[in-house]
Amino acid sequence: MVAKSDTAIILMNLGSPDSTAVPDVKKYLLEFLMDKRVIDYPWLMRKLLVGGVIVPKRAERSAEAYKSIWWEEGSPLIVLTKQLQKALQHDLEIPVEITMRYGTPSPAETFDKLMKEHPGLKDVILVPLYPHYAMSSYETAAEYAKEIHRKKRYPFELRIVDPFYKHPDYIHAMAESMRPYLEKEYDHLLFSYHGIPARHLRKGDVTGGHCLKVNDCCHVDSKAHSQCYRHQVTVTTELVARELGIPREKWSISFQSRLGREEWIRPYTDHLFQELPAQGKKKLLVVCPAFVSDCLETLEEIAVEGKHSFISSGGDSFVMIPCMNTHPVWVKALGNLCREKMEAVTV
Ligand SMILES: C=CC1=C(C)c2cc3[nH]c(cc4nc(cc5[nH]c(cc1n2)c(C)c5CCC(=O)O)C(CCC(=O)O)=C4C)c(C)c3C=C
Ligand SMILES: [Fe+2]
Ligand SMILES: [Fe+2]
Repeated sequence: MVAKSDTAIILMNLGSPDSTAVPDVKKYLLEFLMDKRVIDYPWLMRKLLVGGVIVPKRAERSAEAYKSIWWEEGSPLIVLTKQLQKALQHDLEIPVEITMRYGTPSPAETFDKLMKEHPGLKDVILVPLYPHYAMSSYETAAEYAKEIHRKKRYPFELRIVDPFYKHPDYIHAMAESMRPYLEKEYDHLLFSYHGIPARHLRKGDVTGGHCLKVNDCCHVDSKAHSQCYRHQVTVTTELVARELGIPREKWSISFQSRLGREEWIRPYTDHLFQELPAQGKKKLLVVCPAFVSDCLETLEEIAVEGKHSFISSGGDSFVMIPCMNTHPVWVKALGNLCREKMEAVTV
């Protein structure tokens, strides 16, 4: 515990099931996929689709996947977010808590805990642990935290850190966490980001006429980019590749973790795992910069499933670069993001 403080930090991540038991996985998937910013269909349609089709069909397979990556202390996502919390608290010397968009601890539980331990609390800086803006990740986390804060009338001010996809400290931390893995010979580096439905990109286009409409939209300057996930991951990738001096022909971007039959943004990571060996890219490095902490989507979908698919398609070697987790350069970077926001509070 740190001394009583009038400012605190909350790290907000996605959340995981409470355990790998099928009923807990079902409960988690229901809460997650009934979020109107994730499956954005009208309520009745969403209810029928999620409760009647997706969750019953998916829960057992998801539970098996979680079992294969679960640690003794719990879900890797939660355990690693807690480790990040401790490291950041050590760096900032003010209270740092964690909260989850789905499951536990919820924003209300975290706000209550902070109020109990720090009754004079005036400012809370919330960091959604998503470098890039997407309706289904950053936006839902930020809006949900604001809604709980407003509805339960907490007396402190809640300030939310912006997506940090091009912040020099995040870029530098990504580059430093990747650098040791680039020392060994490789043919190709794949930046694999969590995907989103292509429709979400158009829906989030504040100009109404830019995303997926203008040729090479992500490279053409536009107001739409403040909420364009594909633009933001492109910028992250180009900045990291430049900092590491990786030639353009040695890297590419792809999108993983599709759900349902709708068109998602392309190219698809799972397709590339099957195609790259035939293009002579047989020694593959994969990095997942949309996740700051390792989770099901990196540890199982990429490191296990992806590796199997790549090797059985003719690949020779497959290395997944771990997420930044508690890398000291990332902890410093996150501390700086918080400090910048705290200084903005007092101006
Ligand atoms: C990087 C940010 C994320 C975006 C954007 C995102 C969009 C999105 N996700 C789903 C469906 C699922 N995602 C699942 C797991 C999962 N997703 C993220 C992050 C983003 N999702 C993380 C960090 C995780 C891992 C959670 C963990 O406990 O480790 C899952 C659950 C697992 C499974 O059954 O595969 C689903 C389902 C949609 C539909 C979507 C955008 C519309
Ligand atoms: Fe997801
Ligand atoms: Fe775009």
